[in-house]
Amino acid sequence: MDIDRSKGINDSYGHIILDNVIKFIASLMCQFAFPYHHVARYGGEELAIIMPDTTLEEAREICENIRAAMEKSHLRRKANNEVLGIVTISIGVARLQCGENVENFIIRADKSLYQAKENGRNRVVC
Ligand SMILES: Nc1nc2c(ncn2[C@@H]2O[C@H](COP(=O)(O)OP(=O)(O)OP(=O)(O)O)[C@@H](O)[C@H]2O)c(=O)[nH]1
Repeated sequence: MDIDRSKGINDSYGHIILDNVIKFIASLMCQFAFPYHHVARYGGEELAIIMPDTTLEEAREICENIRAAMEKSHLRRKANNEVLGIVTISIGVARLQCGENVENFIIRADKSLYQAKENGRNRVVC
């Protein structure tokens, strides 16, 4: 999962605001993930959920719920209640294949994410 146009948020509002957006997205991910899933930060403004014992369809639905909840969230700055505007996220999903090594699995998840960005952002690609 990667925040769309996060550089613009940093440039307009500063790093602390984007840090708070990252925390908010992490809370949404924890809210929609199953209790036995693992929500993690993966690099700077990228987050990931490891979903054992989960079908691709369930994974897609969870990610779509997170994406939609983010799109509907009207984020405001705590300090002055200023509206940040709509912040969206793009999500790439991959299913670990039998016998596949982790590096390859991550490359495929990254390719899905890249495709989500290419297709216009604010979407989930499996
Ligand atoms: N505040 C904050 N900024 C971060 C963090 N990690 C990465 N960034 C910033 O996130 C931005 C990532 O920008 P890019 O990867 O160029 O992409 P983008 O602007 O999000 O655009 P797209 O991903 O193409 O939609 C950079 O400005 C980084 O400095 C972090 O932990 N906190």
